[in-house]
Amino acid sequence: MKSTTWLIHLILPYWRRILLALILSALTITSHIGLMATSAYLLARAALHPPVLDLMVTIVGVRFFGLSRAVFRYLERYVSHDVTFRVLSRIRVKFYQGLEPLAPALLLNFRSADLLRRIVADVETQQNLFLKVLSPPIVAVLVLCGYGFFLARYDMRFTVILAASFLMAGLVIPWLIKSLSKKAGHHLVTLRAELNSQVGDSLLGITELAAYGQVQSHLEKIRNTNQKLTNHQRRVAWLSAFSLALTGMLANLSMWMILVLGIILVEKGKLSGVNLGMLALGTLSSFEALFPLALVPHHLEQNRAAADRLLELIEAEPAIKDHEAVFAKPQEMSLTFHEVSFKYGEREPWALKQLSLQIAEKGKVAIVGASGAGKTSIVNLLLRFWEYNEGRIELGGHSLQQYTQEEVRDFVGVVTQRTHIFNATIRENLLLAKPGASEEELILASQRAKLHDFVRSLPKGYDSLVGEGGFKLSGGQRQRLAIARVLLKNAPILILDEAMEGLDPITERDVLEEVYKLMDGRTTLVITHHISGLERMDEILVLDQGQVVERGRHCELLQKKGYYRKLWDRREVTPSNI
Ligand SMILES: Nc1ncnc2c1ncn2[C@@H]1O[C@H](COP(=O)(O)OP(=O)(O)OP(=O)(O)O)[C@@H](O)[C@H]1O
Repeated sequence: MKSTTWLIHLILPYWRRILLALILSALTITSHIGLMATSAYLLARAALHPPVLDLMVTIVGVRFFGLSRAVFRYLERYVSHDVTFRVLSRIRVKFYQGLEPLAPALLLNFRSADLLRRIVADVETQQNLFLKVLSPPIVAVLVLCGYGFFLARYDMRFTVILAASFLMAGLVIPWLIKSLSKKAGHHLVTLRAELNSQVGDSLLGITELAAYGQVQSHLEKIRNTNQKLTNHQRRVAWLSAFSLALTGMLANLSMWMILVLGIILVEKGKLSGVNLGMLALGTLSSFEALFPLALVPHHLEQNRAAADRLLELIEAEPAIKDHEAVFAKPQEMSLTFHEVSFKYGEREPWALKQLSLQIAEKGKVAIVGASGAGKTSIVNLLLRFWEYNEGRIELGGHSLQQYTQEEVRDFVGVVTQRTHIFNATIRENLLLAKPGASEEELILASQRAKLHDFVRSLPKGYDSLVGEGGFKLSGGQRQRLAIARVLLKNAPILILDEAMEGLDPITERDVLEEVYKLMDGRTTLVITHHISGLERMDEILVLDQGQVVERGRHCELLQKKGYYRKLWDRREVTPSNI
């Protein structure tokens, strides 16, 4: 019910266009009825050999309805599709506006193929909303009123037959089809979503599936879902054919009843014989308004199931909300954590426990620790992707919660090992950081990130495509591109989250030099597994299970002979720490 109200709210602003589309649709069917009725009348009159002039008006009527039917049909399709696409674009915008605040905290709970299905197919399903759900019943009522009124001029019983047939075709047949469909519309939406997720997962994990010999069992799962989907689709196709046959039968039956009643009235002298064909064929053609009605409940069910899936995301409470009143910009770029505790969910364990740290403006702090210690959680809090549970985080002396999410992210440049490279050109990937950057700025940032020479060696230079996830670039080139992006953004706070991870020692040494330059003059937080190069840090925090277990400068920590010392003793010898 909630989804239906939501959908109605979305289409209400277009009520004028909708009204026009409905009128045009009713006029199209009226023209069809008019064409058949005047043609039948013309034939019946012509059979009596009247003077040609007596037939002129009817001939003009046949021509008029023949032409008007085509014109009205064209206009009706134009307007109704225009409304439909406007509604679709409104749904897309609403959906994206609802989706954006959920990233990344809540979106992690959804499979990417499922999200894609919602964004594309569930939105597309809504194109049936006006065309196949709302419009047919209203048009049927308009035609019933108009044509019923016309029939009543000859005899009220014609109208009763028409109304009874319309009720059968508009209520009884759709009800029958709905009970036979066994919620096929709902199943179609959920099974299509399931199939999408399974295929998406298989494509993403094809290498793992092949390596572990699981391709066949995965294919079997996909086949099963596909089979279920095919069964439901077959059922819907069968129901569609069955409903057409039933409505067709009813149309012929109504025509026959009108004819029988007409013949009786002619015999009694209450109706002229020339009107018989007109009334019978007019009734038959009025059923054009009724054929789409049988599947209205099926389409409504599909629309509601798809809308429910959209609403599930749109109505989800974002993990973080901006405060109404926000502060002015900070005077300086220091960062402070006061006894911050954080967990990802009510039932999750603490990811950070009473963490305190301070980075003065332009200061450099590193956080080291084993996997799962909580290092990335600190970045998630700083970027306001998640809200902390206890304590206080300050940026420039003000609570982080007093800045909007967008503002905080404007102050921060991040380089991670997972920096996403878009399937676009190098230029487009760089401009992401500063959309209005000039060519000189791009080149300067690339030169500083040691990327420029490589880009120049490519036939298309900055306009070269880098492939999905930047697969045409090496790990080092990807990191340099990420660094160039941060240089372009020129944010006063820098976060390096495992920025060197996955690089070979030679590339690491080259990139590290650039990274050190990048740190100059910025408040920097370095997060790393590797302790090489941390001698330059103002403070190093060793994190274990969300808690700080050691802290101090490099030399102090080495003397403590604790966890840091152990890491130092076990460190691999790489060119950067020779
Ligand atoms: N989205 C999430 N939902 C629930 N728990 C999470 C989520 N992300 C991380 N965690 C948990 O929080 C804890 C800290 O994770 P975090 O990613 O901060 O560790 P990390 O030190 O950065 O690890 P790594 O070095 O492997 O990246 C871990 O126990 C992890 O399982």
